[in-house]
Amino acid sequence: MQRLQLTDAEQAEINTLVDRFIAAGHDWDPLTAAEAATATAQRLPLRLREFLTGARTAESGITVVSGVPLDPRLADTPIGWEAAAKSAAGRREEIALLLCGAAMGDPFGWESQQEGRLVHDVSPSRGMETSLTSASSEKTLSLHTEDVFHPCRADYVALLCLRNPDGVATTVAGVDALRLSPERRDALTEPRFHFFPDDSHTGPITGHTSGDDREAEADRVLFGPEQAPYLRFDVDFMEAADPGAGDAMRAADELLSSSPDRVVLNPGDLVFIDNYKVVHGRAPFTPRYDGADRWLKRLNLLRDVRRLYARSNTRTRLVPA
Ligand SMILES: O=C(O)CCC(=O)C(=O)O
Ligand SMILES: [Fe+2]
Repeated sequence: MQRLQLTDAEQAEINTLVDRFIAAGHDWDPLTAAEAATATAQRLPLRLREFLTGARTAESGITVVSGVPLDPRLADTPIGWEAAAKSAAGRREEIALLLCGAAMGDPFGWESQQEGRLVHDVSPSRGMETSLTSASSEKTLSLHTEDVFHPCRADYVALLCLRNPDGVATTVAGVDALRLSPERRDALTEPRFHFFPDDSHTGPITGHTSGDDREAEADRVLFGPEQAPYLRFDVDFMEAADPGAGDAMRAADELLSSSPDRVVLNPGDLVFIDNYKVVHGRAPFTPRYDGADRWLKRLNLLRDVRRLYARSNTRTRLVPA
């Protein structure tokens, strides 16, 4: 893990950029907001930019920046993302995340997720306590690649912690946990798996008529450089195409989930999870629904947004539904 603690002076610089971004009145259209953020991100503290560029080049699996400034008058934690969207709670922190995120990658979102918002809210939601989405609480959120089903899935999932009163851990496990027999490893490197949209996606999604669509093309779990492979995995939203692949998938699941690392995010911590190198999840907790609940802002980043432009045949920052 790589970590950087921002100094008071650096926090002040970021606050000034956030103030200016707000004063400039950028509208919240995802394309213009993302492009404006990338321009402004060039003025972030040099030490932060160097740190993020270094983490990106080294392909650091987990990268944490601590001390991202939060509004001392932060709103109560909204109960679920819809409430957050309605009230614009944590808007200042959204901008801080957008600016720092834009120094690491190109921000983008999904038409099918949180109504096409560029920055998402992650907070416990009533009725979702045991769901397989980030709005859950009482049930362990199993280790997953974010948006495992899609070729435009994020290179980085960035999470900025606004509150975490009970120190609930984000769990992470890397491809190095997969100490498998050659047969099982081979199975994971062959296109013998189907991946599906998770329950946070609503409505029809490109190439998928529903979350239960079993027609998706078979693909690999492990891919890329042989010595440092990439990984895509989400046991809840994938299926093996044959018994041998099923055996390898279960073995991989056991190894990944047996002893994941625990990253406890404190307010002002911003973690960049390399979505090609590590899977992430969350320990269970008891929701409060009293305004003091755990609350994260989430941003998806591509290393190059042209992957999305080329696939959707349009300059958009939202993966089309
Ligand atoms: O709540 C967390 O720590 C992680 C949730 C998650 O998987 C996500 O927001 O993508
Ligand atoms: Fe996630």
